Amino acid sequence: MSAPLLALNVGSATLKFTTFDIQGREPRVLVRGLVDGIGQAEGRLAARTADGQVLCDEPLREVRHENAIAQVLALAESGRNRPGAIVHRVVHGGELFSRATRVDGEVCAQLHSLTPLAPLHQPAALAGLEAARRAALGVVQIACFDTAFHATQDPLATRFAIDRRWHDAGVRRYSFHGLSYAAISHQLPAVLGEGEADKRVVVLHLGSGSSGCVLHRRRSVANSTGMGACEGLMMGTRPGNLDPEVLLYWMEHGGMDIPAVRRELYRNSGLLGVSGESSDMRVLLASDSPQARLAVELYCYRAAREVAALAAQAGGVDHLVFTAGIGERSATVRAMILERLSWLGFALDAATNAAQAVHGGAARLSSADSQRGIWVIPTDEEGQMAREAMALLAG
Ligand SMILES: Nc1ncnc2c1ncn2[C@@H]1O[C@H](COP(=O)(O)OP(=O)(O)O)[C@@H](O)[C@H]1O
Ligand SMILES: CC(=O)OP(=O)(O)O
Ligand SMILES: [Mg+2]
Repeated sequence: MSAPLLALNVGSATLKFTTFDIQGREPRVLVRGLVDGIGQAEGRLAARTADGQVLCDEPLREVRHENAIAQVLALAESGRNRPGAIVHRVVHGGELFSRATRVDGEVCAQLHSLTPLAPLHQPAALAGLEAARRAALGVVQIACFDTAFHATQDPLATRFAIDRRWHDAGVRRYSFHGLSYAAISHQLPAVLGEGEADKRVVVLHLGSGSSGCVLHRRRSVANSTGMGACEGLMMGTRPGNLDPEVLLYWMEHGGMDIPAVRRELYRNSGLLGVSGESSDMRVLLASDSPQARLAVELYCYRAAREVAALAAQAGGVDHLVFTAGIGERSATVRAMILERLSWLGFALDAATNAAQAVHGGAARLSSADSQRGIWVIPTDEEGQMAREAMALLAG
């Protein structure tokens, strides 16, 4: 058997990894693993084979991206399925990369130059890339980009209303979570049916980073994130839409310099900032403090607002899909968002919504009399990365 492919997905709060057998037409999962709780005091490393055998499941303390990557690479090196190629999720491809790319020294340098645009993600992804290159683990290193799927957007969706010379210099909306939206787009015909899959579908990717995207004919029409992954929905530690006057206020009256503002935007805001308790939705849902409740309510209020904005950008909406950590697992958050969307013709089946949280998997959540479809579809960023890498390797 030729050596498998390892997919490394560095998120803001998690490091997900999957090894695939890539000899067939479609990638086949061999092992899936997760480092959870990055940036928190208590984390966990777990991996199991496709048939459910537990390879490891252990607590980790004070997990940071760097030690998570080292652990995962050590695990990959020691196993029977030592990878022959590694595909890395890189959040920002800027204007340089709009498809999966083989990584060499020059590509690495170009990716480093995009770090200011994705300060929470790019350094960790590049650390993973460089550690893998150093360890010569996986002969071939491939980068896949969150921004690539959004290359089909109308120029209007990519524009900020600022002096055009900035736009010409690359100050524009790029949009993120593209590997997740591509993975959902891939699954739409099987879940919604061929005809419905091509209609206007708003997808809410609700994870530690959160965004919304409207698809039409399974391509990206518009997305809530902008130049960095900070615009749009409220997130674990990021505010989403924020009046730029707030940044000026922080600098003028809060004594903050640029690194301090960046930290406030990317690490101290969102669920964490509002609750003062945690960036982890599970913790907030279990808490009975008024601040935690407010953080969850604000998160849902802002998500509902974004669904309406995305619908307007596509001239309407036919289906709503929930995905990612919170979207797939929290029936409470889905119900709270949908309470605010009944005027758009969305009616939830409460019992199916609650049951799905137990069973997992793709499911229809709308009631029989709902004018529009409501769905949950598990995302598969690593599967999408594997498909893109296989296409590249096949030339
Ligand atoms: N059962 C659950 N209920 C509510 N939220 C959950 C649940 N499981 C995971 N989450 C939340 O999902 C988020 C992580 O989402 P995920 O998409 O995995 O993250 P990342 O952005 O790091 O890729 C965290 O806020 C976590 O609390
Ligand atoms: C782009 C982004 O926010 O990614 P994640 O949700 O994995 O943090
Ligand atoms: Mg993610």
